[in-house]
Amino acid sequence: MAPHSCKGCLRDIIASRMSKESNETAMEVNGLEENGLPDSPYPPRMRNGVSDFPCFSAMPWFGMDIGGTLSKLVYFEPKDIPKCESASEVETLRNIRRYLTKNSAYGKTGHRDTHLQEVNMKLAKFDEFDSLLKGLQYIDRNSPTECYYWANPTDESKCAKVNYDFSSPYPFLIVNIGSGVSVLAVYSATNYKRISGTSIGGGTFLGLCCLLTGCNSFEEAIELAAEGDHTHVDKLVRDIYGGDYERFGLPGDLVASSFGQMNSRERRSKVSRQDLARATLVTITNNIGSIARMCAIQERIDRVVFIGNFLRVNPIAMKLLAYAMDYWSKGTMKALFLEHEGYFGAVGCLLQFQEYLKS
Ligand SMILES: Nc1ncnc2c1ncn2[C@@H]1O[C@H](COP(=O)(O)OP(=O)(O)OP(=O)(O)O)[C@@H](O)[C@H]1O
Ligand SMILES: CC(C)(CO)[C@@H](O)C(=O)NCCC(=O)O
Repeated sequence: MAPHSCKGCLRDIIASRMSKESNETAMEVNGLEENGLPDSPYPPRMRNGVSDFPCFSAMPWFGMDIGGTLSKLVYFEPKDIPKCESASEVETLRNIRRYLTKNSAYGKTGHRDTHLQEVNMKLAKFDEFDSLLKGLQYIDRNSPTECYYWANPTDESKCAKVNYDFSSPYPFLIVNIGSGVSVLAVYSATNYKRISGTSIGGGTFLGLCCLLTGCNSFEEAIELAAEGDHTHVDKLVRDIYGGDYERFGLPGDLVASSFGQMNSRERRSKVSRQDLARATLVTITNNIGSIARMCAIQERIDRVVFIGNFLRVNPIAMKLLAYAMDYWSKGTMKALFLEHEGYFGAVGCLLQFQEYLKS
């Protein structure tokens, strides 16, 4: 992902702050000790970009979003490294990978950053949702093909991703489907509020799928779901009414009760792992779609942007959300999606740090 090459701009700012640092005395701001670069993520014993720790070379700035399930990282990867610098760049990239693959961000304490502090990396922390929004707006501004919707989501032969011009975005709703789900209403670049959320999110999908099917990864869960049929598991309106419940506009193929067939021993014996995975995906996704729609009605907002890594490699969920938003709003609401669905928090974190350095 390379929306912007920062070679030159960010490094110059960093270099000038670092040289100022040696002339400044430590001071206290907002309870944090500062020495030119407050809460600097550079190791404290590193000066002018050179670390005096024997085992780790200088770390560059990078943005990291340590979530409930996944850690997301963005950093600047210059494409035009001169030969004389290439060895140190390669060492730096190797270092980043080494920190990340330690896979113990929670440590024994439960504090997400303890491990990173143990390796003498200093952290500048920013709010999760401020970062998410800043990253989203930045990527959307810089990548014209970022935002899209699904046309004809229920017809495989006509279904297609269509580019959406999101240059005048406000107001809009963000539905961030991570481990849990947060719903934010965004009124301007800086004015937003968290209006709702649910603990039944991507983590629930993965957890239930592992329990029900014995799968061991998100990719496996999605592959199973792609081959399954949820109508073997769910009870539909037609299973109860024999067809549509016309008076109240409930079509026969609507799910009346998620997993509602699974009280029958006979049906349980016939159901496959694939069916169970698909039903889990449909249950979680429909529930999120329903909450999103109610939030949109309450806030009188008609554009809903769905993001989060639950949507990664997951066209089934995206198409379901697209269809449900359109159908139940009678075409008045639009479900929108973004190409870099899970990375906005990490990008926003890096941007906020850059803003801080400039200020
Ligand atoms: N490789 C993967 N491994 C595990 N989960 C994955 C993977 N790819 C996608 N997912 C899905 O993405 C979800 C996590 O999404 P995301 O990274 O946006 O949230 P998070 O930041 O970890 O959680 P939260 O924001 O709630 O703290 C998982 O619960 C799972 O449904
Ligand atoms: C706790 C967070 C904000 C962490 O990203 C997220 O997982 C979430 O919004 N969970 C749902 C919490 C709730 O509203 O029930």
